Amino acid sequence: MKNKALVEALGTEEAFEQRSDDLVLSDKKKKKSKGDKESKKRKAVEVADDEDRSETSSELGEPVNSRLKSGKEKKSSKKTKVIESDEDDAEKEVEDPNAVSRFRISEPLKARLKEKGIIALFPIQAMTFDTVYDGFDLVGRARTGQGKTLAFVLPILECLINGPSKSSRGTGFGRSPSVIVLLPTRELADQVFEDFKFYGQALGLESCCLCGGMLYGPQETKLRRGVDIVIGTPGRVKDHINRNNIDLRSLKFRVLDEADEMLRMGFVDDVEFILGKVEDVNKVQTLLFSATLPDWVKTIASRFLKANKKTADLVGNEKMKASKDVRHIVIPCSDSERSRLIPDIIQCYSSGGRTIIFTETKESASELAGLLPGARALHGDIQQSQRSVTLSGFRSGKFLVLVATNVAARGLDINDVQLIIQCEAPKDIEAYIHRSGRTGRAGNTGVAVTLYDPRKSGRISRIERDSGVKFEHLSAPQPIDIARCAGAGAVESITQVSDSVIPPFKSAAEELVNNSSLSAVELLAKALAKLSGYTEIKSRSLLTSMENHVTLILEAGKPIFSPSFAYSVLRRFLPEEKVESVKGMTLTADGYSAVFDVQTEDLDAFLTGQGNAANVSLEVLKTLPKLQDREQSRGGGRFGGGGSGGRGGFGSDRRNGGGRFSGGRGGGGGRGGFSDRRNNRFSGSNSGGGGRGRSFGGGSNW
Ligand SMILES: Nc1ncnc2c1ncn2[C@@H]1O[C@H](COP(=O)(O)OP(=O)(O)OP(=O)(O)O)[C@@H](O)[C@H]1O
Repeated sequence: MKNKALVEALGTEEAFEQRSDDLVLSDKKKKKSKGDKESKKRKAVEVADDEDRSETSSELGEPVNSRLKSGKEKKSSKKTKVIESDEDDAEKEVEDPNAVSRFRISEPLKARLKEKGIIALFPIQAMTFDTVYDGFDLVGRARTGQGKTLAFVLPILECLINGPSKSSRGTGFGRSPSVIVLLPTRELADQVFEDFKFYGQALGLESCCLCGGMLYGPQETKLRRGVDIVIGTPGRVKDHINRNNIDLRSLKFRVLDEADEMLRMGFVDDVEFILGKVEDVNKVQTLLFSATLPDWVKTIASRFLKANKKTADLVGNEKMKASKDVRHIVIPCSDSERSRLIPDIIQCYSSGGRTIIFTETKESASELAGLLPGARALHGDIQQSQRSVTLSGFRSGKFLVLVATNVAARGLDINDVQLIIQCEAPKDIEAYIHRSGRTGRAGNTGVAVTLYDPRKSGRISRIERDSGVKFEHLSAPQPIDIARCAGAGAVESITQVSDSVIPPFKSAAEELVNNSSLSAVELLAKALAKLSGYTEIKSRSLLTSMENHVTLILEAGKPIFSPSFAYSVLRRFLPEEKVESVKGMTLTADGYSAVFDVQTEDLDAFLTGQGNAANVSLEVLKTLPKLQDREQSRGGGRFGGGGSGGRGGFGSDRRNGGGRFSGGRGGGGGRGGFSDRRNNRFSGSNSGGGGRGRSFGGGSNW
């Protein structure tokens, strides 16, 4: 019963029976004659009777694996195609239980799929194709990037042309639509429209996109001429219905994609209005898809979908709800440092591909886009025509960094998005799942970095708990690491410079070498640094990621119960203005230490000062220990060993040795070790970030 979770989808609804003999065809089966048996064999999904649901459910997990496999196989098969013959390909396809050829997909559509490099259906598509084709209402859920769009596009198109809807659908000039697809955002509607257009054209089916922010005229003209498929956002579709531009009497399918978001965005009345326009619901199939289906969507589904609806749930009760193909990372960072840190994160994690940065507000999206060279903003206050230009520029690679609000969180499928950065942890789990799901799509991998204010680390723990994501807790990339990356790039660019430049520059180079105390290699290193835009390297703290700040760990020979206790310990040996300059005071998860940032120029004052207080140890940190989150600090049992637990990435050997309470003076190991630990730090000017209040004591340091 390993896949029982899949049939526990959305409460009491029927689940799918996915017979192993349909997915993994034996040789014997392959030899079976065509006709009924063949048609049955091709079905990847069959409807389970109530009685045998529990017995058949054990097969339901298989498609997830086979889907991922097919995604990866897709890529490798693309590469090998160059040397393989068509016959080899055909043989390979026949062996794949989800091969396109095993489904009731007609030749023109197959050809289009092949053009896109699609030779096998992904599991969600394989699970739902026959169910949709055979006339059932459906709730479909699969993780982000797993091909939910084609899970409804393909069977709907086939149904209209060759299936049960063929005879009764509207045809000819001025025909009314057979399909209506509703989506929460204009960008998403446009994307799904492109799919319907591309695949539908092969079958002579006409699609149109009805989104707000666009002129009514061209949309009306298209509707008057007649279309088969209408894709749009609820508000604009409702407007057209009210203007009598759309007649829903011939409707065969209605699809709610990203249903939960549409309803969450307040489109519920519009959606109900549109769905309610269908006179005979028995003649219409309703399909509802999303990567996340919060409980309350079940209620909506039972209102809009027929009682015998089916559910295909590839997430089910599995703990991990977000994409498994994404590396999920969290990095602490103060608000003020974000725009300085983000370019470094891009340099480290984007692998030269596209990056989408999510902000919580439209203003911060515009502001951040203005601060990052070459980045563009996308949010709801930008005119639709500009939004389209921006998105197509990003898709085509004209620029590689998009700063967006949640308007880009759902459904957008953009090639080569390698990195997602979330400027803060979103409040709701669904937002995290969808945002991080803009990378790691169709079997590819990606990275999702979430920046967080350590004071709000409770959100991080909650996302971990509720979405099943196991975050890698990392510190900000250090400038020295970034510089190393940049150096490698500079070497690469030097190799591309023609030798013809040597003669005119040679005498200057000789003069430089002869007149300098540095070696030729050191001078070349400086030249590479300059080429990469570096004239100095500033340090960056581990805790707030602030430039020219260092992170210290304080111990007092006994548990540190609160930030205010930590401040009182500092007051024992430091003047008030130094204590006030501390940033990001946070307790460690073990309850014995506090960590905070100080300006690099104040470091000596802190380290020598500790000698004046008994049982106090202060050291520079190289790796951030596990910190208490806010919930932990607030709740009882602060030091009960609970907490969010098990964070990876924090070295336990945070202090590089040295007794925790060694005489309280940080003598010997403490100070002696310091210069070693500091060896990555470079002096530089003050970043000017001081002067804010304490993080816990009121005011904000972040
Ligand atoms: N059978 C397939 N083989 C190979 N690639 C596919 C297949 N089906 C879909 N894809 C590709 O996978 C990508 C993701 O598909 P899609 O956008 O439908 O995912 P999704 O599940 O709707 O994701 P989200 O939940 O984020 O909206 C698309 O680029 C699509 O072209």
